[in-house]
Amino acid sequence: MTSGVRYMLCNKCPSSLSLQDKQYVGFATLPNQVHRKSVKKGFDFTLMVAGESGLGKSTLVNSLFLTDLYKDRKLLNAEERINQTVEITKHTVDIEEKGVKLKLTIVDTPGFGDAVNNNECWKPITDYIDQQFEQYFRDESGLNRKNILDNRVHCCLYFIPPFGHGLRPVDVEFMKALHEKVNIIPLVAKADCLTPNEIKKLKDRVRDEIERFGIKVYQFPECDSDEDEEFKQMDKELKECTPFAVIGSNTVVEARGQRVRGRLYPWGIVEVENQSHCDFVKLRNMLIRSHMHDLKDVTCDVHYENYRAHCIQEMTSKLAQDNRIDSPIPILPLPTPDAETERLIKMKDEEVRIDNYSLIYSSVAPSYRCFDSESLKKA
Ligand SMILES: Nc1nc2c(ncn2[C@@H]2O[C@H](COP(=O)(O)OP(=O)(O)OP(=O)(O)O)[C@@H](O)[C@H]2O)c(=O)[nH]1
Repeated sequence: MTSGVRYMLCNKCPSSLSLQDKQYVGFATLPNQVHRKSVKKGFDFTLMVAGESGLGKSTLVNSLFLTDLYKDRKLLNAEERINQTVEITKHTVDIEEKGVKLKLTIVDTPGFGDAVNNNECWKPITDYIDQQFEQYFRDESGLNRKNILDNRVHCCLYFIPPFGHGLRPVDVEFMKALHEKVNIIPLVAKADCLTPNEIKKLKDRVRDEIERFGIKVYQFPECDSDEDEEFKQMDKELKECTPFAVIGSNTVVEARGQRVRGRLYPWGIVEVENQSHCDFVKLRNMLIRSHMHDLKDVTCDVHYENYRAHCIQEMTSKLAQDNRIDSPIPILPLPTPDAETERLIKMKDEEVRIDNYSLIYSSVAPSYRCFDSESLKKA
């Protein structure tokens, strides 16, 4: 069998294979196969931006992805804003770079923090994140688990105003309400309004307050010990630089004989991509080049898993309260599967154990059944 595979791979007669060829089974090509498959499938990423109006959210997103995602945006006047509640809007673009396709979804939260009374203004945002988890949970429990549309929010860029002395109560409350549900990356907005010294002070203060209030912002994963020195240095700088101080601009200006994205002031030019002016490049590299996959992994393995466990636990305790243990609870009315699907899904039936209860998903029924330990033995 192995020599047959070798023969096919090398397109040579087995007897004419060199020693090196003979020791080559072929699983070294597995990464290439995964690479080809994922490039063909394309990638998706959902980014949420939050922070009060006018902090430069849309400008920064356009600068990050070099696209105009907010063409149809309607700016409200003060009177309209008084009555505005927090809305959730979605913009999706398909971008392609060197044959790699990315479906980028930006979730904006206009109206957040703009009202006279901002009590619980983060509620529509937390509800939105939960709804995406709920939809995913349902799709995952359905028959067609292969082509699930993943709308879960992978990252939230939270804009902190540059004008205050650290976090405001609304910033603390917002981050605390969301930190168990999404990867929060705090940003100091419009950093060109501050001197380098002021930026440093504000960053120190924000970092202290994040720790003091027990806010869990996105943690960069630890660097592997076998990584090269350059990578380790980059990783260290990234960790020290949070919250990122950013500047956005939709215009291209001329600076030092070059056309650059920047902001032209009577006293000089602020360059968005100049690392001595702001942390824009670090943020973009982190978000797109180095940590996009980790942000998706943390969303799936931590935030979604928490949601899923919480849901199952709630269902179990509700059943225990209602004394309905041992009775089937259909959560998803699904069509009767055909013979082949039935055979496949039978192999995948899952059991989840919580305390003394076992929750068994029967995809054939299809329903969840909940048993206490005793009835499970009988079942
Ligand atoms: N000084 C400075 N101004 C900026 C920066 N980014 C954006 N602006 C300006 O700030 C104003 C508001 O920017 P937007 O990007 O529309 O702000 P927003 O947060 O998307 O506003 P809403 O859509 O109302 O939530 C515009 O006049 C921008 O040109 C920045 O980094 N520095």
